[in-house]
Amino acid sequence: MAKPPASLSGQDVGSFAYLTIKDRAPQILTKAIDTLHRHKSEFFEKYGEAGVEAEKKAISLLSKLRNELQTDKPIIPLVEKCVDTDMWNQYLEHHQSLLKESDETPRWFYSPWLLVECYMYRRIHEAVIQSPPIDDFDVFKESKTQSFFESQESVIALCTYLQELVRTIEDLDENQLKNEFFKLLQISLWGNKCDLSLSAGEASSQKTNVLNSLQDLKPFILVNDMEHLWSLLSNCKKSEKTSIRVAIVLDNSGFELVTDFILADFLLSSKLANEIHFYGKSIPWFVSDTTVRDFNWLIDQVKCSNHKWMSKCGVDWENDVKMGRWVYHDHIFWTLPHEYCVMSQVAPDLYAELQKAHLILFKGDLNYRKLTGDRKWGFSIPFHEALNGFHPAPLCSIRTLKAELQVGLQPGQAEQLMASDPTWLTTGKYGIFQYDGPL
Ligand SMILES: O=P(O)(O)OC[C@H]1O[C@](O)(CO)[C@@H](O)[C@@H]1O
Ligand SMILES: [Mn+2]
Repeated sequence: MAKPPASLSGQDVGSFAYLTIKDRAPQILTKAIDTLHRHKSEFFEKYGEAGVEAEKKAISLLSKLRNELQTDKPIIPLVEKCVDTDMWNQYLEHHQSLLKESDETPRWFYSPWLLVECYMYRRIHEAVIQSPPIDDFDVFKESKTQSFFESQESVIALCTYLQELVRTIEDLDENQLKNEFFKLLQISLWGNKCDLSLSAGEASSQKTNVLNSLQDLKPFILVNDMEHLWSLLSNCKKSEKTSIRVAIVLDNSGFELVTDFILADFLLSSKLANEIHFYGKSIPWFVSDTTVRDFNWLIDQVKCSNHKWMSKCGVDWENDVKMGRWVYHDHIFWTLPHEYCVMSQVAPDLYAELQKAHLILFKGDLNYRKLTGDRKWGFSIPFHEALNGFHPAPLCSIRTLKAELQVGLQPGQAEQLMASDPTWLTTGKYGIFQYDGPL
C-alpha cells in the first residue's frame, strides 16, 4: 500500500491547524486559568490554605504550558506517573526519532496538529493532577453544564418528541420507522455543531428546536450513507439475532450527548438494537468531550427536570444503565494521540471489544481526524482507504466538518463547495454520515 500523505500541521501558516494552535489553544488555556481563579474561595472552603496553594500551583503550571506553546518550545515528556504516561512518552520519543536526521525536535508549530492538540489537553490534565487536593477538578465542567442548561428548550422538545414516538412505535410500518430513524440520526449529527473547543470554550448551545430545521439542513449533508445504516440494522432485526449491539463512540457532553441518548433510546425501542455501548473519555478532553461524570450527571439532570417527558426520559435512561442495556466504557486509548489504524496494536483489548459491535457510530470531528489519521488526503479518495486498515466492524462517522480534512467526496464536489463557501471545511455548517463496511 502507498505511504499515507503527510499530517496536517501548524507548519502550514494560515491553515486551520496553524490558527488553532496560534489563537484558539492559548484562549482555551487562558479560560482554564480563569476558571481556576474563580473557584479560589470554593477551594479554600473545601481544603483551607492547601486548596489555595493548589490553585496557585495549577495556574502556574498552565501559564508555563501557555508560554511553551506560544514560543514554540520543544514538546517535553510528561512527568507525573499515570496509567498512560509511558505510552505518551514512548509516542513522543517515536516522533523525536523520526526527526533525528533533520536535527529537529517535536514542537508546537512543527509537529502533527493531532499530536500537539491532544498533548495540550493531556498537559492540562497533568497540571491539575500535580496539584492535590484539587486534583480531580474538571476545568471544563462549567462550560459543559452551561451548554446543557442553555439548550433546555431544545432538550424538552426532543424528549417530548421521543416519548410520543415511543408510545406509538409498535403502530409504525417499515417506512415510517425508517423515517424516524433518519430523523434521529440527523438530530445526532447536528448536535455535533455544539462543541466548545471550536468556539474556544465560549457558549455553544442549541437554542432553536432542531426538529423543525432538519429539512432546511438536508443540503448541508455532503455524504449521506444513512440508507446503509438502515439496511444493516433492519436486516439484523429481521434475522432475529439474539443480540444486536451498537457502539457509540461519544463526542461532546451537553446538548450533543442528549441527541445521542435520544438516538440510543430509539434504537432500543424500535428493536433495531438491544445493547448500546457508549465509549467516553477518561479525562477532561477537547473542552466539551464526555467523561463518565458528565454521562451520569446528564442522566441525573434530565431525570430531575420538572418537565414530565424530560424527566421520564431520565428515568428510562437510568434504568437502561441499571439493566445493562446501556453500557458505558472508558479506555485510555481515546485520550492518546494515536490514529485509529494503530488501535489493534496499541490497544488490542479495545479493538476486540469494538469487534463485537454490529455497527460502530463515531461521533464528531476529532474522531474523524483520528479515523483518517488527520492527513492531507485528497477529497475524493475512498473513506475505506483513508481508514488505513482500521475495520473492527461496520462503522459510520457522524460528524460536522471542523477541520481541513474530508475524504470520499464525488469528483468536483469539493471544488464546487470551495467556490460557493470557502469556509466549508471548518465552520461545522456541513455534515456527513460516512459508512464503511459490507454493503
Ligand atoms: O467536538 P468535535 O466535533 O470532535 O470537534 C473538536 C474540534 O474542535 C477543534 O478542536 C477546533 O479547534 C477541532 O480541531 C476539533 O477537531
Ligand atoms: Mn469534542
